[in-house]
Amino acid sequence: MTASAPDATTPDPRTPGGPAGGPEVGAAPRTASATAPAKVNVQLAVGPVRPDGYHDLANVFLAVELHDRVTVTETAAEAAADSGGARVSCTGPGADLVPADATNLAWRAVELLAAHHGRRPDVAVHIDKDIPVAGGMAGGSADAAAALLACDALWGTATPRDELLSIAAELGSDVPFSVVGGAALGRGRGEVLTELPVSGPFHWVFALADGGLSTPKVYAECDRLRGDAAVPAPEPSPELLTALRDGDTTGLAGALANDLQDAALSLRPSLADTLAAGLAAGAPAALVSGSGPSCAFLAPDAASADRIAAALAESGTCRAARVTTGPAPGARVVSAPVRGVH
Ligand SMILES: C[C@](O)(CO)[C@H](O)COP(=O)(O)OP(=O)(O)OC[C@H]1O[C@@H](n2ccc(N)nc2=O)[C@H](O)[C@@H]1O
Ligand SMILES: Nc1ncnc2c1ncn2[C@@H]1O[C@H](COP(=O)(O)OP(=O)(O)OP(=O)(O)O)[C@@H](O)[C@H]1O
Repeated sequence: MTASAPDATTPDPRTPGGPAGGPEVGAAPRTASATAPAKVNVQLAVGPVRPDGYHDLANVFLAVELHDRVTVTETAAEAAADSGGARVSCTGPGADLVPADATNLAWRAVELLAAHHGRRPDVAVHIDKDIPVAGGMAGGSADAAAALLACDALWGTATPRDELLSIAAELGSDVPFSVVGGAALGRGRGEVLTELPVSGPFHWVFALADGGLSTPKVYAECDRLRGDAAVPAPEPSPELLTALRDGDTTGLAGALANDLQDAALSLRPSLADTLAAGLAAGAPAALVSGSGPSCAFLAPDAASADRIAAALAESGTCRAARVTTGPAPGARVVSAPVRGVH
């Protein structure tokens, strides 16, 4: 599927020698690509709502080996102005759900990094999507992280890591983790990261749902369900951190926790059937991934993960099931122009 197909006036960023539109007539447009991973929140402890509308978290992120790839290609300044600045195309599952305009998180990343360096955001952005859209797996955040790294490589701006991470935090609470990857504890609204020691691999099955869930609506439902009840300060579970460090699947299975799960189930009751189907298929633990609606199942090994995925796919309780592992590295540049060569 294509959200915004490249046309005669839009250079196809997947084709460096494609239609003219680059900064030098006759030269192939310069291009760079980066990938970034999906995440599962192995613990998501949600504190009370803050005055700014966010919630303080103890958010234990684990990156998994599902990736989006973002390619940025230099365009002529006039071409970017003609299209209102935003030049985003997307292919892959759910591409039709990804905005092709200036609200796309990858485009916002391009604009913020360009402004940070006092330059124009004269690039076209192409997203190869593999992370489920609006699935609670930080797909948009991954695209933003990959776009930051790809533009930094294309422009040769060598942005220091701390500056990249603070731009990432401006884009969204999950974006810094998409840059960092591995495993990390997110405090504050999730953007203040401490990297965590992690072994592995941990084997996961993700049950993907039709349609997304809106993150703000899930947080609001969590508040509604809590009513006036006192909410403790969110803290990471020592048992969970030990299990992550030791690569202990049984320990991790016993400690998985998501304070948004009841809210996601309240908004999408059918997810209870999905969770039950994975547990019945032998998964030692199941939880809603982040704000949902994807559901995550731990498996003891790769063969069990395949069996659980097959059972989920046959259960009729999800759109599809994907097998993967974590941890995975954070966003990284996978192709970049050789500096000084046009
Ligand atoms: C559910 C998670 O994916 C778990 O990692 C994140 O907390 C959400 O991160 P995100 O999608 O990057 O979210 P943001 O773009 O920063 O915020 C979107 C909306 O989610 C709610 N939000 C988000 C993070 C947070 N700590 N508290 C919140 O209440 C707010 O309504 C906010 O307006
Ligand atoms: N590059 C992008 N990819 C996907 N969605 C995007 C992107 N940019 C903006 N969006 C918007 O963000 C919404 C959430 O999509 P996304 O895939 O990031 O959800 P998510 O995985 O549930 O996020 P999170 O786990 O961080 O809460 C989409 O419905 C879409 O409208």
